[in-house]
Amino acid sequence: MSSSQSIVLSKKRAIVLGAAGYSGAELVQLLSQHPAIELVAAYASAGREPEAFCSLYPRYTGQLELQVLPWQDTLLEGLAERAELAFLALPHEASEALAPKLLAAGLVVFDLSGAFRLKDPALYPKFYGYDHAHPDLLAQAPYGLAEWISTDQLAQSLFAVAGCYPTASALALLPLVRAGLLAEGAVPVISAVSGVSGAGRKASLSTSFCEVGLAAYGFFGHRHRPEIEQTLGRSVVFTPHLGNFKRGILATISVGLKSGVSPADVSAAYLHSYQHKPMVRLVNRSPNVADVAGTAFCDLYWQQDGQQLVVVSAIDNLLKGAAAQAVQLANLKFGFGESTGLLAGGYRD
Ligand SMILES: NC(=O)C1=CN([C@@H]2O[C@H](COP(=O)(O)OP(=O)(O)OC[C@H]3O[C@@H](n4cnc5c(N)ncnc54)[C@H](OP(=O)(O)O)[C@@H]3O)[C@@H](O)[C@H]2O)C=CC1
Ligand SMILES: CC(=O)N[C@@H](CCC(=O)OP(=O)(O)O)C(=O)O
Repeated sequence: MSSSQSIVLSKKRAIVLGAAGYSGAELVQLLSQHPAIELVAAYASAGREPEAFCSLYPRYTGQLELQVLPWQDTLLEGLAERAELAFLALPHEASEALAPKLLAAGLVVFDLSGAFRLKDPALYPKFYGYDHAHPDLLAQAPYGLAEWISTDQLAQSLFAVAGCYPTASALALLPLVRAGLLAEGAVPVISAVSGVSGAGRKASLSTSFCEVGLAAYGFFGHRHRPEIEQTLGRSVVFTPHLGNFKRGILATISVGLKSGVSPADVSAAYLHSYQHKPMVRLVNRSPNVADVAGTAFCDLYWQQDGQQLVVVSAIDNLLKGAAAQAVQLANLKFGFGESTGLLAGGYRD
């Protein structure tokens, strides 16, 4: 048997829920080209008629023949015979309700929403506006920041894929935190700008073409603040901004370093963390969202002046901040190469 035949025979079968939305569509595109995962079905909400994926996203016409079907819970019956993995690109509460059913049906679940990211259930009413219905599952759902997930965590079956702004922020700050380089009591200040696809495909006045310029929002109370703080184990000031571009996040972060921490210490921390991580690029000029849009990379760059450090992090919110990170986690869980299915492609505006 040739090696290509053995890959085909061991393919994992996957479904995508939320396939009509922006991050779900990215999952469909990535999984349809993945050499070790087979996309067997894609679903949107129950109210929809079946519709060709390329009718929802015409850029895929002639490339991706697939129907997006309405999801119904009756599909859970016998689902494990048709698929092993479920990727959820749904609103938080829809994921919270559906993930336990998919787990009970025997599937491994990668949830792109925030439904299982925070480990303290008391944070859900404050930051998500509802009480968590399955607090017992929070501890069983590893936080899915792919570069930092442990082998033990990969044995679990429900993955809370990290949020978009938190991915950009935590990839920039965790090397410094883990190396003990931050000044005691230092509060990283994170200013991040997102493209409009971060708000999803549904129509709203605040994200319509004539309304979007560049503005901050979510001061102190955005749900990504506790998510970033949980990952870092320290307080942050996080201010998101909405910019008038389609996709990408640029996070500019300033933080104080411990007395005596040198530029060589900072470089060593980043190299130690990422020199063997294919999806993080330590770049030698200030990152540009144009260079990561349509890719699964996070670009990181920093400059130090005395004990003050500024780190800049750029990702595509729909890829490294959502769909590609979910696929990266699946690659890690099933022992495929970490970047499998993530390096092809190019800019998709
Ligand atoms: N956009 C981004 O940059 C990022 C998004 N995320 C998260 O991913 C998730 C999806 O976001 P995004 O792609 O932006 O959202 P969209 O609004 O673009 O898409 C949401 C999708 O969910 C489907 N859906 C809604 N309710 C249900 C339901 N009850 N049952 C089944 N399907 C349902 C919708 O179907 P229909 O079209 O038929 O209504 C649609 O396909 C969210 O939790 C978001 O927080 C995470 C990181 C980044
Ligand atoms: C521009 C914009 O509106 N961005 C969204 C965050 C993107 C997202 O969907 O958040 P998760 O990563 O938590 O899933 C927001 O601020 O709510």
